[in-house]
Amino acid sequence: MSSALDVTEALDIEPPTTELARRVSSSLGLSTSPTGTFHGPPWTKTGTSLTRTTTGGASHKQLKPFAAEEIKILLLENVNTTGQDILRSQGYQVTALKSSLPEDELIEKIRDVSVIGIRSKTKLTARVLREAKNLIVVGCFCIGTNQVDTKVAAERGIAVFNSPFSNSRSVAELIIGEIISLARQLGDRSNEMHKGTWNKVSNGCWEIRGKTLGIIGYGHIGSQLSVLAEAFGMSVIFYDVVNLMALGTAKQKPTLEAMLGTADFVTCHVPELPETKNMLGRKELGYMKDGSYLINASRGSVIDIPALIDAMRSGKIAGAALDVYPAEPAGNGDYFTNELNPWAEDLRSLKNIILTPHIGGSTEEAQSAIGIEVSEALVRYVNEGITLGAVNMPEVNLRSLTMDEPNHVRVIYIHRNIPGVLRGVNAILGDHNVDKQMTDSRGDVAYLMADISDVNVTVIKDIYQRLESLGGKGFSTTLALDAQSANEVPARIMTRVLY
Ligand SMILES: NC(=O)C1=CN([C@@H]2O[C@H](COP(=O)(O)OP(=O)(O)OC[C@H]3O[C@@H](n4cnc5c(N)ncnc54)[C@H](O)[C@@H]3O)[C@@H](O)[C@H]2O)C=CC1
Ligand SMILES: O=C(O)CCC(=O)C(=O)O
Repeated sequence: MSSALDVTEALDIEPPTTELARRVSSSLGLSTSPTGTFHGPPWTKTGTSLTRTTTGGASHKQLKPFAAEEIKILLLENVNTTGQDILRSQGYQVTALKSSLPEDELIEKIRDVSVIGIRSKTKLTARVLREAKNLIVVGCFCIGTNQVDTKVAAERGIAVFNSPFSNSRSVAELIIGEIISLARQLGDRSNEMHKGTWNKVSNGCWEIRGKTLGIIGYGHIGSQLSVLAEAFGMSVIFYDVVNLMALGTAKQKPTLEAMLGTADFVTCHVPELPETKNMLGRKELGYMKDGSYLINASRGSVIDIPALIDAMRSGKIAGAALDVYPAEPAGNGDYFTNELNPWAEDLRSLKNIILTPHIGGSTEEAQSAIGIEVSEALVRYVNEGITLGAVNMPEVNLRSLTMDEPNHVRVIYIHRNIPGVLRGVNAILGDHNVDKQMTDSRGDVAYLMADISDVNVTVIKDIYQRLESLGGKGFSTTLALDAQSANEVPARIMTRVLY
């Protein structure tokens, strides 16, 4: 791992002029499309540091810009040790807790940290984010990012990363297991045996071969499930707001209503959005076939649960499996009662209902992969400002600064996407040798990254102060994350706008 000391040494040496002729902009050719799917970076883990591999296979020792131990990270909800190890190996101060935190406690803890890692339960609301004065980045160690106010985060210059598909297969496999379990009433039979009762029945128990599976939301999970279900001899139909290529012999239905009326099993795989709130309510449950089954492993807000309870009591719905709920306990050992959701006891009393504690993505494989993917994204962002894969920022990337180019500085300037800002920034940077620069915007937020050569400590301080002074023009800059390393030798300047 290169250290602040490496940087100090590097910057203290006045290199010969020839060394100042740096290699310039050579884009890595990675996707910078805000909508592009991020398929993983060309990184290798060597010892304790992440090293970018060049196309020729050689690697450059990366210039690590600051005293890493000053970066405080809070990980909640039992983030996998793969992720914790990567962050610790960078020298960051990592605190890892097993559960999520209530809002007031979260606010106390978040004030102090530069990075927070969460899963699906921790709510990073606008109120929490406004108190997070030092926070620069959020890592969601899961797929969903609905628990974070990503817009407010972007407005505050806080990047948000997730793992878009590392647990998709685990969810799809769980759903297959649930389809068979519901069709055979496995949960009830097993509970009876646990209580000592032998109850050998075939009435209302079915094979899944030849039955129709209706998938709402044909994204990463829905399409993976489609392939698995066909392998079991099921027919697959799906409903999605986007026109999508159907895999195998699956067929897209034009409306939710048309899909619900045809399916024997209906399963939800949509994100939590205003449009998906209660998208299966009394009316929609009424469209479903008599004696059909309903599964939800997406978000608890998607199904109107009191309506489902009534539909199951009436026999309209023959069985259900729920993995997610409008309110979920903060940690293991907490109770799932009416205090949390007013209908919890009614739900628990139903026959042929499988209730699981949000474990769709909870496999060793998924959690390990997520730990690595999100932690590496956090390291890239903290160390180099790279936003590839961010869900709320433009995706910006320049090749790493290396030890071959020690007297460089990387400037990162996050600002409101309004006319005139770049003119101000470039007037400052224009006095220097800008080796490479990239800017992009996403909605209201714009992101500039520039590598400047031939700098020394005085020049760096001057650039930083001048950038800070732009705040007077309506976009106040804050947070010189790396401007003061232990030796007052910054190698990266980071400023960001506060709305
Ligand atoms: N239970 C668990 O542990 C897990 C739950 N999830 C949840 O599952 C959700 C889906 O995950 P992915 O398949 O990876 O997401 P995805 O983004 O790949 O796919 C979602 C699909 O839903 C579609 N969609 C959006 N709004 C819709 C609407 N109103 N009607 C119909 N279709 C709509 C989209 O067009 C997209 O094709 C996640 O957002 C997350 O909330 C994800 C992983 C684990
Ligand atoms: O495993 C978790 O904590 C959350 C899984 C999930 O719901 C997601 O990935 O969106």
